[in-house]
Amino acid sequence: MDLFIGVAVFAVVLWYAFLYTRRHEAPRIPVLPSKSILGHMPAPGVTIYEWLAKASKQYGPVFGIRILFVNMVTVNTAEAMREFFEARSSIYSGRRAPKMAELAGMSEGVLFQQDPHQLRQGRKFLASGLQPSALKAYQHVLHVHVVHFLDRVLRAPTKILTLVPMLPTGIALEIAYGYRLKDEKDPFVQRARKSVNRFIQATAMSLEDGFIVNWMPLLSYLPSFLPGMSFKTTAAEWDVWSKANAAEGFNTVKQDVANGTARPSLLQRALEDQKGTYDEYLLMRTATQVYSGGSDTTTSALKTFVLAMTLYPEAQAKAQAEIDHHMANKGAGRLPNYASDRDDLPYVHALVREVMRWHMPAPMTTRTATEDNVYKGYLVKKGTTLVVNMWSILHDEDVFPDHEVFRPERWLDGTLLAKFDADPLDVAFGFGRRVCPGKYLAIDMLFTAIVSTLTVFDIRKAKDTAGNDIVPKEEYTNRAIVAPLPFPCVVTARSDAAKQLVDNAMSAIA
Ligand code: HEM
Repeated sequence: MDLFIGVAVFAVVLWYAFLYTRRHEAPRIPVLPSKSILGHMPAPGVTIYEWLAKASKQYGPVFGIRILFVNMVTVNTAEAMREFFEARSSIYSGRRAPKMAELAGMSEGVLFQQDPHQLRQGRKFLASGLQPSALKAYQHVLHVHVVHFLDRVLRAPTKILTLVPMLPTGIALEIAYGYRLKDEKDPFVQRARKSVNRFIQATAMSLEDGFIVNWMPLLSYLPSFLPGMSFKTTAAEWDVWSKANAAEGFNTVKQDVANGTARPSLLQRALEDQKGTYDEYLLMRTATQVYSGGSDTTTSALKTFVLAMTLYPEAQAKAQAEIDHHMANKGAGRLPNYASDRDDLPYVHALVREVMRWHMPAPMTTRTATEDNVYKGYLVKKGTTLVVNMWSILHDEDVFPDHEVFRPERWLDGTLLAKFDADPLDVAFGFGRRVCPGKYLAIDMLFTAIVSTLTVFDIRKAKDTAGNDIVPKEEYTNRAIVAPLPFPCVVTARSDAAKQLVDNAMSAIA
């Protein structure tokens, strides 16, 4: 009896302590009301980042939403992002894997790393090879892959969109592993593509093509034999496969280092020049994120470039006139690139910046709060998920009244950049401690691929059977990494001299 009274008194004290704490806690960031069980899950065909951008005009830069049973805080302006992710980076630099990605073993490496020490190590490993000064060592790798890309397009111009992914995947594999791909059927490339596709599926958050367990994580505790639990078998199979895939690439480089035959790469440097600095398992998993992080994002931006050139021929003509003038003076007989020509090609630079603004590859990212924090009088509890909507910055109608139009000129005189203080070439890569580690590689790769493509090819609208232009629709996939859906266009070499330029470059690298 005494025990019963003791337990009851203890429970009452605990309950009052809880109520007292709650009463004295700051209020939470208000969640927009919703009567639907799905909460603010966007309807099929509606993108959440566009919806949030519109809602932020009414509810302010920071507000809460609910999707099924999960509440999240959304952040929609550059100012608020700086305040959360730069000024308070020690609190808001966590990132949790969607449940399916966690079950499939994809939370290892850097992207969804929970352990601060491992995260620091992984980011240090990537930065050691991907910061601007280190990238100089890979200029030749970029050149070789871009020349191969141009050559492939020359041979099969109608396939330009399907040829694009090989370019960033090939560069990523060579930089991470020192592996030079052979052709489209190369088994290493096939495995890298499979790995990226699975990653995209596992992290998809839309009801159309995502896994429901990402929104209802408790499902993962139910037994596998119940109906609807097939995701568990899939996750287990993907987990085994992705470990084996990561190990195969890693062990090959390790063996090559031991034999003294390893080609220069991030892994070779870590295992040879910086031997003993990093945990080997972390290296193994992080190396795969060079291609899972770099392939589809850069592919998306390059496809957006092709779409923009198809829809906006006047922008293409201006860029080509600038390139022709510059190369006639300074670079006859060679292809332009980022390191040597960027400063002399302001219009092309503005065009690359506008590609990243018009349809950024990753319109949103997520973070989690790693401790309780009060933001503008509101309590953000430890573990809260924050949705970082970079799209709303680069499509803010107050800054870009014609935000849907592709117009490189807006960046030319620097006034907008100075006034706006949110460069697409920064914003599109995130904020603070978790900013994209491949940002400088991606910008170099994009500039070099775009300027070379414009040097060699014209991209035009296709014609229908009656000879009329087919105007492609600006339709995009609706996933964490967006990309244009296939569209018609015609690609032709600009001249025999342009073809010769590619042939000469191919002979020089053979
Ligand atoms: C146009 C190309 C690219 C875009 C638009 C892009 C965009 C992003 C964004 C928005 C993030 C999240 C940042 C944040 O949370 O603040 C990110 C993270 C990441 N990116 Fe990129 N990225 C690109 C290319 C690359 C490349 C080439 C690599 C290769 C190394 C890469 C590797 C990664 C990795 C490993 C992360 C996770 C970092 C972390 O969680 O700490 N990305 N990227």
